Amino acid sequence: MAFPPSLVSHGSVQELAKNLNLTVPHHYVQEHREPTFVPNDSSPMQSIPVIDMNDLIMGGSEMRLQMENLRSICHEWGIFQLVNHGVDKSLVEEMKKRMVEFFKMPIEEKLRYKLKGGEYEGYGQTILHAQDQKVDWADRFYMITNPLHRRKSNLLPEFPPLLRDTLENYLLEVQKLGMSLFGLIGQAVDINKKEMFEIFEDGMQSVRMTYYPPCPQPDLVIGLTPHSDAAGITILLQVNDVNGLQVKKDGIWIPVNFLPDAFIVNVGDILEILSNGVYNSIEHRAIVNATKERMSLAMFFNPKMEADVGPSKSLIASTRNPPLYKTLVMEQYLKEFFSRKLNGKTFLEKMKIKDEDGDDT
Ligand SMILES: O=C(O)CCC(=O)C(=O)O
Ligand SMILES: [Fe+2]
Repeated sequence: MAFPPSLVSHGSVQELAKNLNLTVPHHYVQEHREPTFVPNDSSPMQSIPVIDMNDLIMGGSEMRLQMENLRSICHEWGIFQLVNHGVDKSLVEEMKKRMVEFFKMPIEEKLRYKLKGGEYEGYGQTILHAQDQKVDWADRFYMITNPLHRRKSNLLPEFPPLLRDTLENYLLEVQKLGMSLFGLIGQAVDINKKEMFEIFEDGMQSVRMTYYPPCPQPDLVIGLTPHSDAAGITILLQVNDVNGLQVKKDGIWIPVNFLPDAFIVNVGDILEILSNGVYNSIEHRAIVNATKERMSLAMFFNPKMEADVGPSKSLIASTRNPPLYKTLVMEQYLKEFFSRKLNGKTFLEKMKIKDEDGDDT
């Protein structure tokens, strides 16, 4: 896939952060970081909703209630913690262990997978679109994992064998979970199951492994710039027990306290578009810790490259529900997404259909 050239980044933050007397270099310093919500007696801390997968799949008379709950959570929050998700605990633990080992490898080993200018798959930092762009306090590894022929031969196939095999197993298991969730999340908003499967079955999937080193001045930097995911859904695993994810709810940044053994599921832009705006792709960011490193593994589920990204045909069939978003082929959608700097929900705004006065319809 041809992408506009991007500038090569500054190097590894993990290596930089090994210097204990470090003053944070200016290109990491965020001048306008929005504050995290501080609870008080009149406004206590909210926490993101929890969904139990067993409740969702049990069917029966409770099903309608569960669907209503799922719909309102995806609408109000666009994010939830998923417990009893069915992915084998020992596989998840193994995955965490192998990922920790990956980031502990010497830098020379990791640089075998280095992200090159003009590409967006591989190991590196924030992709730069301008010389003066601020850089996140994190090293990342992003790659497409599905369809299989889109895998880059120098990435996953060249991983240390234990990491490669574990990741392959993990992807297969989480893929099953992802497809069940698509069926349910679609059903909850009346998109028929067949349509969901046609779009997402064997769709484009990718992963991002992120390493957030400790930072001596954590409030000056950001681990991950505010954004919504350009995905259908994301299934996120926190690899070590250090929190840092925050979500923007009603204009306020609130921290997420991961429950043990839970996945975080978030609604991405493509599901917001597909649901014609009923679901909300949640804006989120990650902050970093003064003394502890943090790691996360995100798996993104997208439509097939040749599928349309647009409001669901079963939803807009009714004249009472005109499309609020444009339709683009997935391949083009991704190209446009990656050619831009990550910046909140600005890309989704571009997909909105405006009326003639330029206002949102
Ligand atoms: O590290 C996290 O908790 C969030 C990761 C994330 O949002 C992403 O990779 O898109
Ligand atoms: Fe994200």
